[in-house]
Amino acid sequence: MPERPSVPSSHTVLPDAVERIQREQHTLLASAGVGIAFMHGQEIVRCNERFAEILGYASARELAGCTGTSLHPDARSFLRLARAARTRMLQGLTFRTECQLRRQDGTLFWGDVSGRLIDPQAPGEGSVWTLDDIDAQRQAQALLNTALRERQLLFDHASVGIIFMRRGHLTRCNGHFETMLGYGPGELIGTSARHWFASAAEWERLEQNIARQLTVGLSFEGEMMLSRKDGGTVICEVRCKLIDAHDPDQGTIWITDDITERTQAQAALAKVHEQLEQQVRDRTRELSATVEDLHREMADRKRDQDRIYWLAHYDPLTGLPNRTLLADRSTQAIQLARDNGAPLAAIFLDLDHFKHVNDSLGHRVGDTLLVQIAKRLRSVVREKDTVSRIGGDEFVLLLPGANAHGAARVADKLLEASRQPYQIDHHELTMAPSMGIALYPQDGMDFDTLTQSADVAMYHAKLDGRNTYRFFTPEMRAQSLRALQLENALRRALDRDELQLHYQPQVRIRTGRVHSVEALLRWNHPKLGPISPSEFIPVAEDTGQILQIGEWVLRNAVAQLKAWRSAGLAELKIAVNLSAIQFHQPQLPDLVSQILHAAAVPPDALELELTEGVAVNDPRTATETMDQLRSRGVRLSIDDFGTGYSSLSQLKRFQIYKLKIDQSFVQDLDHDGNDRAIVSAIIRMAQALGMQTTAEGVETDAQLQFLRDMGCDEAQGYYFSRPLPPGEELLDFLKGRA
Ligand SMILES: Nc1nc2c(ncn2[C@@H]2O[C@@H]3COP(=O)(O)O[C@H]4[C@@H](O)[C@H](n5cnc6c(=O)[nH]c(N)nc65)O[C@@H]4COP(=O)(O)O[C@H]3[C@H]2O)c(=O)[nH]1
Repeated sequence: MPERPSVPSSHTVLPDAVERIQREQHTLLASAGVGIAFMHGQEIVRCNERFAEILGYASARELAGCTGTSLHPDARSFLRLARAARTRMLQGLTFRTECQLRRQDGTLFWGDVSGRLIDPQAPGEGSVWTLDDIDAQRQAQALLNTALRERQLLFDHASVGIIFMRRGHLTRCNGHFETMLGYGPGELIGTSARHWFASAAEWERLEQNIARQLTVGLSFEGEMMLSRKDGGTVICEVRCKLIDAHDPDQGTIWITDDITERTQAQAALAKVHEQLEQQVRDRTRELSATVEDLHREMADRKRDQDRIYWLAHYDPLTGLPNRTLLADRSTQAIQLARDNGAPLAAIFLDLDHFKHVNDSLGHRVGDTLLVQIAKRLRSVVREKDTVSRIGGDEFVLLLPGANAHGAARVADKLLEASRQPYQIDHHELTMAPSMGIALYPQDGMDFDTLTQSADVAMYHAKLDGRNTYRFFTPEMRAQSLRALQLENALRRALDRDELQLHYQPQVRIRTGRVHSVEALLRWNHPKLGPISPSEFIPVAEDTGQILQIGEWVLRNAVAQLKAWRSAGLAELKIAVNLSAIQFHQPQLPDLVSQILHAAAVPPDALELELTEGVAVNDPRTATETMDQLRSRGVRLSIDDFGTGYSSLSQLKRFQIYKLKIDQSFVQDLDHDGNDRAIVSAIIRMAQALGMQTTAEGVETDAQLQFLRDMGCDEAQGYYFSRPLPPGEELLDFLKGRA
């Protein structure tokens, strides 16, 4: 409880009034929210409890008698305050200050101190002081000030523009924002946001957008284009927020960040990036184009190489392997056969009279025929066999694993297949092969020897009548050498005058008279001696020399006939053998006419002897040639009839004048009933068709007798005369039987 104040002794007052004043004073001191002290000089006379409480004393009584100095941090601060207070208080004014004071425990605090003299006229009466503890207030103020200072610093030095807006107008902004838009300090205050927007449309769009965000309590964030005072533009990243979410009237705060450079840098970066990407795309495109070109080039090169390889290894016409590839495959096959002890066969196949097709029907038909033949050959053999074309009409078949038996089977199949005619345009053609078979290792240990052996065997198949096959034998090689020898010798035979014609009379059986002679070629080589036409004519046919030789024969035979006719044998006729190759020469009819005309010999004095096979391959062309010859008056006969292939219809169609019965049927007439039957049948058939018959190789009287009995028209043979050179002996014979 506070002590009752004592009554000043110098005044005289009524006791009741004094008491009431004392009570009021007591109540005032006790209820005052501030500390109150009465001082006399520098000493506290009395104070209220609040005063003691503020200064950290247990009761007001403890402070009575304390000096003012003890309440201050030090004597100097007390004296300073006392001096300042005295001056003011002596003027009758209240001294008021805020100063630091010391509590009883020594701690300092801020106090709000006011002092006033009780009677300025009598300073000795003392003074009244009020004290309030404002320490917390001071600290709060200090914190507030710091915060305000910091905020101002932030505001002033922020690297972003800060704007306060209210009702669409700028109320405050920092220097950064002003600098950003190029305005001076304070210039923007009060301006509308529209003022610093680049376009009205932009502002309206954003204003609505911002308003929408803010009304739902969200902040707005976005980019906008602001307009500078100098007309330039600034791209800003803007964040906008209500200052008080509950009171929109408080306005908004905007934080604006100039991102022009960043945006431009980003745009530049994007552009560079795009350019880079474009370059990469272009480069990629170029690269892929280059890669494509490369691939194309590689493919072209590969195709070219394949083509070159193909051309080097295949026959362009038939697509069959050529000689080079055959050689490769043969070498491999031989190696394999050697390693495995397996058999291996090669067939050399040559088409009989293929040249005639080319000569008479043209190369296009010839080529088409070759293609079809190639296909047929391929269809006959197995997959692993090689069918190659090594020359115009020459094929070699390589048959790995085939022994003699297997090779013969293949050859038989090829012969069988060749019987089926080929249809090319309106031509129906048959093309027979002659084949030679050589076996590894006995007929050749390498490709060259093996194919040569097969070639030699093929040659023999041709000699043996064609359209057949032969196995190679060592003797054949010797004969081939002979053929080669003959071929070379034959080239010079005409020039060296080694050829000569002999003539054999053809005697009418019924009368014994000679109506015609057959010209037979003779070759007497100075070293090789006399060589049979049966041997050298096939060689001449193979090499094509027959054309030159044949023409020589025709000219000489016709010239000789002219000589005989002039010498008195006016009705004599002459028969000349014609090779099939000659017959297929388109110019043959003209050549014959020209020779006859040159010798002034009538055409019907000439008889051309053809073999049966001449019309087999190409009956149409043969018919045309025959028609032409006959229309010029020349007679045609079929030589060696019965050994080849003729059809009755052809004989009729060709209007053959004479059939010459082959001497092989005549030879054994005496003891071979079959031959007799054949010969009589030929004679009867010829008679039926209105053709003459001449029997060849008649050597005996019995043969002649049989032929006479059968009604044969003519006979030719040693029985009457050997073929003789055109000399005295022959002339005498002819004249004797004219
Ligand atoms: N054993 C025997 N033989 C007889 C008898 N009478 C004649 N000969 C022979 O029989 C052959 C008949 O001639 P070819 O059948 O036309 O057969 C001819 C003919 O196809 C061909 N040839 C002959 N000369 C020519 C020619 O100038 N051109 C053509 N393309 N071939 C000819 O050569 C073949 C053979 O002629 P050559 O050796 O002269 O043989 C001749 C002849 O000498 C006989 O009583 N007994």
